[in-house]
Amino acid sequence: MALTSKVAIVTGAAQGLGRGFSEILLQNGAKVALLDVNETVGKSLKETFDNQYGPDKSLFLSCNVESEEQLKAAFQKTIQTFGRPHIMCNNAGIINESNWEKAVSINLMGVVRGTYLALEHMNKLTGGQGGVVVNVGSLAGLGPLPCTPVYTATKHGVVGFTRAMAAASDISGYGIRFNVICPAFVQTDILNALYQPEKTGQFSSLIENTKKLIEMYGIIEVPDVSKNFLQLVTDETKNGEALAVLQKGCSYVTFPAL
Ligand SMILES: NC(=O)C1=CN([C@@H]2O[C@H](COP(=O)(O)OP(=O)(O)OC[C@H]3O[C@@H](n4cnc5c(N)ncnc54)[C@H](O)[C@@H]3O)[C@@H](O)[C@H]2O)C=CC1
Ligand SMILES: CCC(=O)/C=C/C=C\C[C@@H](O)/C=C/C=C/C=C\[C@@H](O)CCCC(=O)O
Repeated sequence: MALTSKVAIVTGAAQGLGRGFSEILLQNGAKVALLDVNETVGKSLKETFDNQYGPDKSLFLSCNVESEEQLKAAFQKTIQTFGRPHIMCNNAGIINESNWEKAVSINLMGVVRGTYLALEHMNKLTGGQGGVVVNVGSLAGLGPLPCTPVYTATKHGVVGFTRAMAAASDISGYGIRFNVICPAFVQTDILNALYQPEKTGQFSSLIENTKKLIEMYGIIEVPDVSKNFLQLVTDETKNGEALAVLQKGCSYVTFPAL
């Protein structure tokens, strides 16, 4: 799939992985709606992107993925400005084992909200032009991160949800591919939460185990994840794939055939 003039929507785009995903889409010629709750950082990123890629290539939209209304409005504004989307990346995510309902609402329900809106606007059966949805899981969507059981659960949920959507799309003919990217530890702000007792809550005592895991897997940089994200977007043969991204390289995950 060539990205020139394709329209993309990225949630949690203001910084970290979302910023990296947005930038690689822009570098490959797509137009990108940058959605985030952090207006200050989001607006400043839009200025940076304006200077690098031109003012008509991106759009910052203040949007909390916990709000169906705000997500709907963001889709409408994107369509008014750039046209119907071809690419949706549900990336916004947090770690909060104390306020775990919020983590579920953002990490899992936010992905479901964003995916269903993408389906509404991209489904070839209802006048859309098809395309691809890439959801952001984690290695914690494939195995446990003991200091964050709810974060782990949400990411397992994202992996299962994405694979089921891919199968539904195949069976029904939506013309949309659904893939999930599962990075190990990446150098972004979310890692700070692992060291903050108010974020890890009753599991803060597991800090030494977390440090061992980080030492074992290492910490990868955003561009290493972005280039693999781009593969899931552009490779038309990939649907229902979970791509694990580790320091030693990336691999498509094989699930047991039961
Ligand atoms: N950094 C890492 O080690 C890994 C991160 N991930 C996942 O990558 C995704 C992005 O996280 P990072 O860039 O690492 O963290 P980050 O904390 O740097 O970025 C998260 C972004 O999401 C935004 N956000 C938070 N809540 C939101 C909401 N309700 N609505 C809209 N935007 C919201 C934040 O403002 C921020 O811009 C998350 O889903 C995370 O779980 C997955 C595996 C590893
Ligand atoms: C923000 C923190 C975050 O999301 C990062 C999590 C990183 C690691 C969590 C770790 O505890 C989970 C490990 C799970 C492993 C599960 C299966 C692996 O065997 C898949 C490896 C795939 C491969 O080697 O290609």
